[in-house]
Amino acid sequence: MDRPRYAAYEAVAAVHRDDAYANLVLPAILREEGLTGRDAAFATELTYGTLRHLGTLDAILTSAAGRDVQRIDPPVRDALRIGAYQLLHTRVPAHAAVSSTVDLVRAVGQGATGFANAVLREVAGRDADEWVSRLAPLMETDPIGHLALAYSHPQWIVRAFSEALGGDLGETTRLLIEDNVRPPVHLCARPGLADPVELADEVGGAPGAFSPYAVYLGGGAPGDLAAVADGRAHVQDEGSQLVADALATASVDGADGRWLDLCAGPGGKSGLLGALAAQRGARLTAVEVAEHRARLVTQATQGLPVTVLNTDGRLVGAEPKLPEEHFDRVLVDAPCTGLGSLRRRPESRWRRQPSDLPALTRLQRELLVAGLRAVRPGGVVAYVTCSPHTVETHVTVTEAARRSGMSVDFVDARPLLPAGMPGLGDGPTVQLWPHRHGTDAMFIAVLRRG
Ligand SMILES: C[S@@+](CC[C@H](N)C(=O)[O-])C[C@H]1O[C@@H](n2cnc3c(N)ncnc32)[C@H](O)[C@@H]1O
Repeated sequence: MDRPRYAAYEAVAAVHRDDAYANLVLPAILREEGLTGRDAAFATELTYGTLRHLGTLDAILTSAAGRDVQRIDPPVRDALRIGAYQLLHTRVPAHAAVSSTVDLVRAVGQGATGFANAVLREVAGRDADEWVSRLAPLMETDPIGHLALAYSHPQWIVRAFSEALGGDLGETTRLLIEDNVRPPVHLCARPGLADPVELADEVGGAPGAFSPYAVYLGGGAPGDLAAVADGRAHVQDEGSQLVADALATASVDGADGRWLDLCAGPGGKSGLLGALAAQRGARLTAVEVAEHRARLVTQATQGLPVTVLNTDGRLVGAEPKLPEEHFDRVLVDAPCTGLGSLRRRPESRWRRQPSDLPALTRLQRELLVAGLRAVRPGGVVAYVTCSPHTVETHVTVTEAARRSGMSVDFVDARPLLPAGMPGLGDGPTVQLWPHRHGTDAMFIAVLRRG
């Protein structure tokens, strides 16, 4: 059997059967199957592409099969999804996509080859645009439904994006398109430890457009890079670099030696803040509630002036190492739906549910209130999410500030980002976007305690 296609099948099946994460399970499968180079790239493209386009592929397969895709035997269903993806979104010739999928179905699903052949021939009868015009609601009467089907996102996520973009459906469309493209890997050249221009030369990449530390990697596995292995650089989306840097750039009067990261795992922003703290004679306390993630923070901050605490960030005031009114700068990079980094996690758009929001936003509020308690008067707190959902951004910030009972002022975050950066909105908060900035959709609000 065709090994790249089998590897993609194994990965997609593991995501659906075991709730696996594609980015974790696929590398192991590629190793097991001994796939490298072009074969590994093809298996990766099939896995990620199939998972991203799942909603649209399922609608098409339901129509082509004449029965709900959910009622098809799961192994056959996953094989058909990979076959339909090849037919509609790759240059694989139709006969090869059909015959290789039928082979796959023969191996994984008993006796369904005739069915698979017939369904895929039906799918191959139209291209992707023709299927969308046939199956999607009209843009004029149901824009959210249309965009959800055309660009393979759940409707509630399209609605949330559209709301965060002020109802601009053109921009919403550009964002949805961007979510379906594999993003480049960004490195952070740690300040004081690596120069981004030299690092770009070393790794065959290019310096980033906005972050003073960013390098865009051309290709290859970042884990194999010497600069990452020896702690001069780490993998980090450019938007994450920008928001951590914004916290370090905000002005504070007086003492500036005590920095706090209240939600630190796995340690990307702690790595950058720790390197900046080292340059400025400050020390970072990095808090993480999950033990294994706290260990990752320790690894990510080796050699930097960082103390890792494996505890609950809401214990400010109760935990002796987290006194109230003690810190000069505080980062609250709260757990969130992650809707701003869907392009990096192909399956997550289908896993997340609107019902996740109440528990998350409550935790976000509690952590932000804890962050406000931890900062000294005159110090700054940056509230950050990798979600643009307004319930996790504006609503959380406004509610937390109100419920904290403290005097809190918004600091305009725009001047804390690199000069000349376009599309930062009206302030004082900033929302970054994949389609505007090439970053994850990071949100930042900077608050100063009065
Ligand atoms: C968005 S992630 C942080 C990402 C991190 N700042 C980085 O740049 O690598 C949120 C983290 O908060 C942690 N977390 C969740 N609840 C927490 C709590 N009550 N106290 C401290 N950390 C918490 C999660 O385990 C998760 O690692």
